[in-house]
Parts: sequence; structure tokens; C-alpha cells
Amino acid sequence: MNFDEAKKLYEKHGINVDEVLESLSKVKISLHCWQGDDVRGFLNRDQELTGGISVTGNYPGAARTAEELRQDLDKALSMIPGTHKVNLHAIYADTEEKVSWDKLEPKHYTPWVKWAKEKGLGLDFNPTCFSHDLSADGFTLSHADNDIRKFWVEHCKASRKIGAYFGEELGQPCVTNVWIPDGFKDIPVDRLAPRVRLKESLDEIFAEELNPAHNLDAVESKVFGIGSEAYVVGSHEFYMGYAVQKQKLLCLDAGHFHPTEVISNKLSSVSMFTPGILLHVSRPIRWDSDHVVIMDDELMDIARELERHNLYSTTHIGLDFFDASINRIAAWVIGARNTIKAILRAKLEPVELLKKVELEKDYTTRLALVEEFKSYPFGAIWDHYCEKMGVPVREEWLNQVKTYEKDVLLKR
Ligand SMILES: C[C@H](O)[C@H](O)[C@@H](O)C(=O)CO
Ligand SMILES: [Mn+2]
Repeated sequence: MNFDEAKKLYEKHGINVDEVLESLSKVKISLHCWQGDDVRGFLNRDQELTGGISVTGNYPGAARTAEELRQDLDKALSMIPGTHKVNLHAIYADTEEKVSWDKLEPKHYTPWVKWAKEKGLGLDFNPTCFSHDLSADGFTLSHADNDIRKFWVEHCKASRKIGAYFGEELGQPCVTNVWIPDGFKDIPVDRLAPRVRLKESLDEIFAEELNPAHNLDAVESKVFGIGSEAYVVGSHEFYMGYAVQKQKLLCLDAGHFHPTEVISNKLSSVSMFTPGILLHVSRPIRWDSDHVVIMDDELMDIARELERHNLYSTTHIGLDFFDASINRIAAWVIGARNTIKAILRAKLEPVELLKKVELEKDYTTRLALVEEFKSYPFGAIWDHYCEKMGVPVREEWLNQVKTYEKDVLLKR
């Protein structure tokens, strides 16, 4: 079916396809830089990845420098429709200076800002509270040793300043997201004290008011990590409470809950009590495995929640996965295109009609329409959108990735 025929089918249900595509082009996805080099970064490249997260695979061609990483991001972004953001971790500083992480400054990231300006991109940021000698025992912001805790507090304070610098320079807010690995492998006796220390640390970190037009703070929970199976200090309840009390953004990572628990079902509630949400769109398989995002039911449900409750202005959509067993650029492209495509599909559903029949208790029509719309020809609309936005249509992008792999990645 071609675009015009598909468009007519949607229009029969009052869906204005041109308006849908216009609104889709405004949705920004934050592309996580760490997919490009297996979460190594540039500050401490000999340090192994810690913090209870893990990258498997040894596909050739990982970026070794900030310049290579930007080159790879450019390539990926050229195959993703729209204008987006890039999400940096503190370890991706682009500097020759040997700098302690608690002393990081905006100047250590100026090449990233210059590049983002040239490309019209936004930047997001994260303090890196792992892969460091001072996090070796698994604790950072909740550490019982005050000097170590202080080091991480200073690192997070520095990170917010860097975020605010990004936001000011680029004219769009930077979301600075705090995630820490702190937790116990085995059952703790005192579950409270580390949480009290974490709250104290966060209060210190957020004490300075920053302009929300430049920097927005987010906090990210987790149910368990490798080595923190029994107890994670920053649990969902902890950060949900903190975000509501302090009016911070709550980061919901799709892989950070019990295996049958979904973040899509949390968006409506969280949106009522926090000023915003940061999404880490990811794909857990049996655990927080950080697989590349595919077009599965949960991705569709996340997109539907954003669309049905119009949460776009307060929800920041980031990706979070790291797969080193496939071409890393393809991983970005597959995950980002799927996320945008899922939002398009959600926008092409007759939401008002569905809400109306639900209110009327016509659950037969609700089920019938939801199911029929699953096979409506969204693919023709997607292809048209890609063409209009000047990016490869369908799997054409894969040839470009293969050529780039041969010409660039395999020569590294
Ligand atoms: C590298 C990121 O900070 C990390 O993935 C974090 O967001 C997370 O999800 C940890 O499991
Ligand atoms: Mn995450």
C-alpha cells in the first residue's frame, strides 16, 4: 500500500496524518553515547567497567577517542529521522588534562558543545559513579566513609554545573541524571542508614538552585545489579519519594524493575506527582541486560502512554542499552528508529474514539479497534516520513552501516 492509500485509511478515523508527522518531527530522542564504546569513556580507559553493569561482545570498531565517537554518532544520526540529543556520561570528557572527577568543569567538554552547536543537537549529562577506585567497594553517595561520600557529592555537583553549561550554550535544557550502583550482595542488617546518607548527599548536591531552562535534575532507581542482588540503596520507593518531595525528574529505566513489572504502567501516576520523567528506554531479557530496543509490546505501550496523555512536554526520552556483539552504530539506529516508529504508531491510533467507547463501557469496540489498528499500514507512513526527513527508507540504512564498517570501523 502506498502513502496516499494508507493516509486515506487513517483519515477515515479522523487522524490527520500530516499533523501527526509534524508533531513526530518535534519529538527528541537522547542518544546515549556509551553504546559507541561499551561504556569505557576517555577519563580512565584502563579501568574496567564496574557498578554492577556489564557489556558483552567484542564486535570490532568501538570508538577509541571522542573524535571517533562523534564521527560514529554523526553516522548514526544521519540515519535517524528528526533532530535529537546526545547523552554524555562524565567519563566522556574530551580533554588532555588529567583531572580528578570531583574537579571536572565545563571546559573539559567544550569540543562536545562545539559539535552539538554545529549539528543543532541538545546534550544531556550523567555523573559517572562507577569504574573508579573510590567506587571499588560498591558504594558512592551512600558511602559510610565521609571522605569518599564527599568525593562523589562533589563529582555530582560538578556534573550539574556541566549540565547547566550545556543547557545555556545550546538553548535547551540538559537533563542531568544521577544513577549510583550502591548496594549489598547479601542481605543487609541496616537498610536505613545507607538511604539516610544517600538522601543527605542528594540534598547537598541539589542545594544550589540552577536555572531549569539550563539544567533539569533526574534520579534513577534500580531493583538490583551484579553484586547488589540483595539490596540497592537507591530503590524505586526511595527515588519516587525523593522526586515527589523535592520535585525532581524521576528516571524510569525499563530494565530496572522486576521482570514482569513494566514502566509503561507507571508513567500516568508518576506524571501526576513529579515535574517530569526521564525515560531510559531499554530492553531487559531476564535481567537488566540492556539489549537493543525492539518493537515489542512494552515499547508500544510506552509510546501509547506518551501519546494518550500527551506527556511529551515533560517527558525526556533517552535510550539506555549497550550491546557489543553487533555493529554499535546499527544498535543506535535500530533502537532509535524503533522508538520513533513506536511513537508514530501510537499517534496513528484513534485515541479520542477509544477513550469515548471506554467511557461508554463499550469494551467490545475498544478491543476490536485496538486489535485492528495493530495491522493498519503504519509502515507506508513511516517510509514516507523517512523519505521526507532525508534519511534512508526501510533497511536501506544497513548498506550504509556496512560501508561505514568496511571503510572506517574495521580500520581502527
Ligand atoms: C551507563 C548508565 O548510566 C547506566 O546504564 C544507568 O543509567 C543504568 O541504567 C544502570 O543500570
Ligand atoms: Mn538507565
